Amino acid sequence: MSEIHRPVTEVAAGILIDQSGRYLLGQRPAGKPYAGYWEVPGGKIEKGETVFDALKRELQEELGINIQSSEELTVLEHDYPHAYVRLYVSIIRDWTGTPKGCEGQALSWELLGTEKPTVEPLLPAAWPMLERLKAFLA
Ligand SMILES: Nc1nc2c([nH]c(=O)n2[C@H]2C[C@H](O)[C@@H](COP(=O)(O)OP(=O)(O)OP(=O)(O)O)O2)c(=O)[nH]1
Repeated sequence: MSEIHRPVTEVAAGILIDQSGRYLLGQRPAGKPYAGYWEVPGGKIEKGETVFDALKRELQEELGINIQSSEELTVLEHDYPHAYVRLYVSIIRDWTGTPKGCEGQALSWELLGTEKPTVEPLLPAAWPMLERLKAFLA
């Protein structure tokens, strides 16, 4: 069967940027594909949701915050052995609450403008997101 017919998993990812110029990474909890890898918070878009709806729901569930708005950064695709994913990446600067690892996941605030994050490994598709972020903020 041709690769072209693989179903596409649509995912919303949100890069939180705080007032001191840092962005947030979370570690994938045990039980998920790529457990232990670091990623930009987010998750699968459910049927009938917009990208923003999905982001709002996922960041509420994962981090316990309420986002007010988001800016679209880019759309990326990645072909994993477990899924073909299309990632809608947004930047979020406005939220209420303090991000916590609500699913038991570790969090790491990383300085913008550094060569690479202080934590590893990152999900393969998180690298191009960070490259786009760098270019966007430059
Ligand atoms: N959230 C997030 N997902 C990413 C990133 N990079 C990347 O390839 N992905 C992929 C991994 C997964 O295949 C998919 C996200 O699905 P998920 O398993 O985290 O989503 P979910 O929380 O809705 O999952 P589920 O437990 O409900 O099935 O996107 C990233 O930086 N952030």
